[in-house]
Amino acid sequence: MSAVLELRDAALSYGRHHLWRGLDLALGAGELVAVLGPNGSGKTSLLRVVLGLEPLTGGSALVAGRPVRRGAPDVGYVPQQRAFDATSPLRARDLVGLGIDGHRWGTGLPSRRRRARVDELLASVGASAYADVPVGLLSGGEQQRLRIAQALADDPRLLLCDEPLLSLDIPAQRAMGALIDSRRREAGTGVLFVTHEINPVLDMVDRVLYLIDGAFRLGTPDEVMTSRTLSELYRSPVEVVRSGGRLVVLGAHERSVAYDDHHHLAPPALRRTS
Ligand SMILES: Nc1ncnc2c1ncn2[C@@H]1O[C@H](COP(=O)(O)OP(=O)(O)OP(=O)(O)O)[C@@H](O)[C@H]1O
Repeated sequence: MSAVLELRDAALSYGRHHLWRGLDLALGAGELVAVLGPNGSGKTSLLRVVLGLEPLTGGSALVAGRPVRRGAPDVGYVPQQRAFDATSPLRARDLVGLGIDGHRWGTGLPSRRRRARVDELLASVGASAYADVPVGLLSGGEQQRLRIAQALADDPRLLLCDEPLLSLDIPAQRAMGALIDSRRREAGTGVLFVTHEINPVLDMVDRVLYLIDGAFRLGTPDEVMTSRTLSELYRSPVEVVRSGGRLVVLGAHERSVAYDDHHHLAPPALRRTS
């Protein structure tokens, strides 16, 4: 199985602040890797590297065998959920259309084929009913469906998701998870899924990449989400309790990562919690 994303001995540091080093990850077609970790551990920065927006400070990053680069059509990106301005004149179909030609400065498909492609994408995420509604009037879940459609416009081999479930209610979270899950199963799209909360996606996670404090663990949820592994990572007692198919992590929030202006680990009282 060839990797859609391959990180080899990858490192990212800002000055003396090392987010991660020695990271080897081969993400296979159709595989979903959840990226977890406290605030500031470098989850979004990892996505920025794969998007070609941030250079690695060590090692290499390949997408579908080629070095990462900005605007690569092999990569789709679902950003964090942020509500659109209620007065935005942009309609649902306009937003999805931007995924097709937004980065090509309008020199993409002819208008009939373009319209058909937008309709197809809207249907694929169950958003046809509100294709012509201004995006600012749609619910958070409806808006997020459109962002997924936009991210899939170029038929990417790799989908990067940055907390796509944040601020969605439970039914919308389930619908979003199911959409991403069916996409990667049917089209073999590899998914890197940044999240603070593993439970809504636990059933679909193949592996977990847990980042913290310059260290990381990569493995199946059963390997990584254990009291022992997380206590090692957090360097303090953390308890993982399994209850009703859910994972409850106790004690981790007392030791979230934060750095002072000189990139030293701040004392616990000053640390942000996730
Ligand atoms: N260009 C930059 N220069 C210096 N430091 C940076 C830069 N970009 C990010 N950082 C720092 O790197 C750390 C990791 O940031 P990042 O946004 O990747 O964390 P995160 O794990 O996604 O956090 P959160 O869960 O809060 O979204 C933070 O401490 C941030 O301040």
